[in-house]
Amino acid sequence: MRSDRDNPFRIAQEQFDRAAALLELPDNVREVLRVPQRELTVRFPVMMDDGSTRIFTGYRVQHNLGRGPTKGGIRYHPSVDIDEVRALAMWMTWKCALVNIPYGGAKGGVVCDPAQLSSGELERLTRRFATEVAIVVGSERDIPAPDVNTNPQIMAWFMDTLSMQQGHTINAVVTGKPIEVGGSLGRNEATGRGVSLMVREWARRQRRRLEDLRVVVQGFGNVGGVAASLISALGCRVIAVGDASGGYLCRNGLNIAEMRRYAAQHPRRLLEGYSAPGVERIDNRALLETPCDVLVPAALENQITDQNAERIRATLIVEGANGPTTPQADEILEERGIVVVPDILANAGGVTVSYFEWVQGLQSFFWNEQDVNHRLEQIMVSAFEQVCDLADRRGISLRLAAYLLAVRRVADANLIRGLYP
Ligand SMILES: NC(=O)C1=CN([C@@H]2O[C@H](COP(=O)(O)OP(=O)(O)OC[C@H]3O[C@@H](n4cnc5c(N)ncnc54)[C@H](OP(=O)(O)O)[C@@H]3O)[C@@H](O)[C@H]2O)C=CC1
Ligand SMILES: O=C(O)CCC(=O)C(=O)O
Repeated sequence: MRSDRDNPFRIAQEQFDRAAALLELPDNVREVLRVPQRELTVRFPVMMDDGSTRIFTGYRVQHNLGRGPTKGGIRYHPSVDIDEVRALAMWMTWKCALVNIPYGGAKGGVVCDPAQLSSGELERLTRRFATEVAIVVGSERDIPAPDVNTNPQIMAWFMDTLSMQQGHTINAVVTGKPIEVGGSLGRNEATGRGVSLMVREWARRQRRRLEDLRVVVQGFGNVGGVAASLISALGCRVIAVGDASGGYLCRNGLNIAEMRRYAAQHPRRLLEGYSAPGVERIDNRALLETPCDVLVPAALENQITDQNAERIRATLIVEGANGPTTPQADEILEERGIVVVPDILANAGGVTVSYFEWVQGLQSFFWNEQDVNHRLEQIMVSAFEQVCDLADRRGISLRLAAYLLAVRRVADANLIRGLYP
């Protein structure tokens, strides 16, 4: 059971309340935006390999539909609960508004541990969950995508299930699909690419040489693994990375390409067992507290809290994960002069290329990877500039500046549509 302090939904509401107060939003607007518009909880049976049946619980939450169809990933994890999904859906609303793509925010999740499921069980679970949420999902209504422990194969099963029910292929119903079934080039790398662009742009503004930056990355999955690799390709020294198996530190710089190959060849893509000359094993706590220039939390929520914020020794934090920093930690980091590029900006590359995938699917006209990456870069750099300029002008944190821009856009869209009669 989560306490109120680490409840992601309470945290998301607290972050919203701060922005709403500064924007002087009317009470009725605040009341609408601080809670999700729609929530669906589903309980569904799945046939296990041994012939038994297990009942799983899943959620799909649509936070706000004001700016368009809703968009957001699906998470498979034992700790998924309704408040986590509500928070993730709310963050999606602000994220889409900040990078100005025409979506509201949504998120989904199933309470399960995919590591304990066979591929057949995972497929049956996905197909049944897709059927249960089909009443709210659709290419013009709500478009899912991958999140923690879900991947292109799971998106393909999801799309195939909804297509079977309609009797024809509807590939724009979900993004993050394999290229063979309407996926976009560049989507798999997009979130990590966006994170790496934040590091590059911050260094440019601060007149720091990329070669001088030591970087630590927590999480080595779709976001953390790709971010570590692209940050390393920028010329930075990635000195520590970690996943659920713990951390791996080498002050001279890790060989990220080799570590990615190792993880890909091991069950569940774990780094467990990786060793190389000069590489030390550390725990997750030590990983986050490793002295560095840039820290990229890219795993789960609530990693930087009032319990460890005093001990973080980074100059810049780039939030690859959603919600890795609590509001109490934010205050401590701000007092200590540590800059945080907030999740709704830093990890917006994924949903941005999901938007490109959706557009390509609807038009049945596919772009080359260079076009995808170029458009992604334009959007991410422009959003970063807008947030930094506002933060500088008002003397506020990047998170608050990002919220002011995003919440204003969402409130305006809802007001213009006349949603508050
Ligand atoms: N995928 C996407 O496009 C986007 C994802 N995000 C956010 O990024 C974060 C990561 O997502 P994603 O990379 O897709 O998920 P993945 O499932 O691909 O990877 C998650 C990573 O986090 C690690 N991890 C899990 N628990 C811990 C822990 N307690 N300590 C250290 N590492 C841990 C996992 O390790 P192990 O493999 O060992 O379990 C894995 O390396 C989430 O917050 C997600 O919401 C945000 C925007 C888009
Ligand atoms: O690609 C998407 O549509 C959503 C990605 C996501 O879940 C996120 O940005 O947190």
